[in-house]
Amino acid sequence: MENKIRVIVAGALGKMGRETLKAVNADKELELVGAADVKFSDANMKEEGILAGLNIPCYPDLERLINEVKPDVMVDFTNPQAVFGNAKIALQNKITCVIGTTGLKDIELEQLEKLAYANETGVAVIPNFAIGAVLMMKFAREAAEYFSDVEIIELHHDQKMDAPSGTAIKTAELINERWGIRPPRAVRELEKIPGCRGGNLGNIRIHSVRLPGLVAHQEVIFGGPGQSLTIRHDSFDRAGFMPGVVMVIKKMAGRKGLVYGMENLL
Ligand SMILES: NC(=O)C1=CN([C@@H]2O[C@H](COP(=O)(O)OP(=O)(O)OC[C@H]3O[C@@H](n4cnc5c(N)ncnc54)[C@H](OP(=O)(O)O)[C@@H]3O)[C@@H](O)[C@H]2O)C=CC1
Ligand SMILES: O=C(O)C1=N[C@H](C(=O)O)C[C@H](O)C1
Repeated sequence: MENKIRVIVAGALGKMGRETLKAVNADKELELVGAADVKFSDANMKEEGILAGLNIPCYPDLERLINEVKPDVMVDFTNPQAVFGNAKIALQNKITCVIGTTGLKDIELEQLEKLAYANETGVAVIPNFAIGAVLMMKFAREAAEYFSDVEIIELHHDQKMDAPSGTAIKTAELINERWGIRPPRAVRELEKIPGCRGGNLGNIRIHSVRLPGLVAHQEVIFGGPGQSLTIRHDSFDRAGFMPGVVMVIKKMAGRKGLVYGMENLL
């Protein structure tokens, strides 16, 4: 097929990066043209690329990769420290960014949006590519119309760097879009162990659990007089994120500016 979308993956040797390489490779409308990961050191780049089953340029340096392969899209699954710098490099080179990495600050999101417009390109920041998670957030927003109290528990594998998860932040933001920011609870709480009531985002409590054996899970618990409603999503395998990743890559073609959340592309 002609005019395939040329894709590179940053963070290619990580858990999500490896899944993304497979998913992009398997899609007829996409062409995997390069991979970046700090683990591809220049000296043993070739061996590591072959080990990862790749027959494409694999560099530790994103800018060098971009200059060589001139991709249309960069997918980023790196870490909260690396993602902003990577996205800046890509946008300045007029490359569409599909960002799965969580932990971007609000100010960084604003800067990426400006940079995207300035370079007439698009950036998608997607806290969760799993359709079930997007539905969980949508249902939570709907439930917020009928309940006025909620807490969020997110549970992840023990390698996760950022807390709370990007999904929990987005969920709280969507609920607060419906509610508006409300005053804190009237009850004067005595928190005998600091932090045990969780984090506070716009007066919604978020609790982060990190344990080996977990992948990515979240419960949104609404409470009302005499009842509660729990909306839960579980990711058991990272393959579950891939239909979303592929769909977002395709839908971002030709878009300009920032898309924050996959619900805006469905
Ligand atoms: N939006 C979504 O649906 C999902 C988002 N995520 C998010 O994606 C991100 C990645 O997750 P995961 O794959 O589990 O993490 P991993 O730690 O497994 O993978 C990250 C990879 O990126 C590499 N890396 C670090 N810095 C750079 C850089 N500057 N350039 C290129 N590569 C770099 C890391 O190398 P090294 O280990 O040597 O640092 C590592 O190989 C996280 O922020 C996570 O929260 C995860 C799942 C789903
Ligand atoms: O780090 C992960 O694993 C995940 N991160 C994303 C988040 O922070 O919400 C998405 C998913 O929960 C997996």
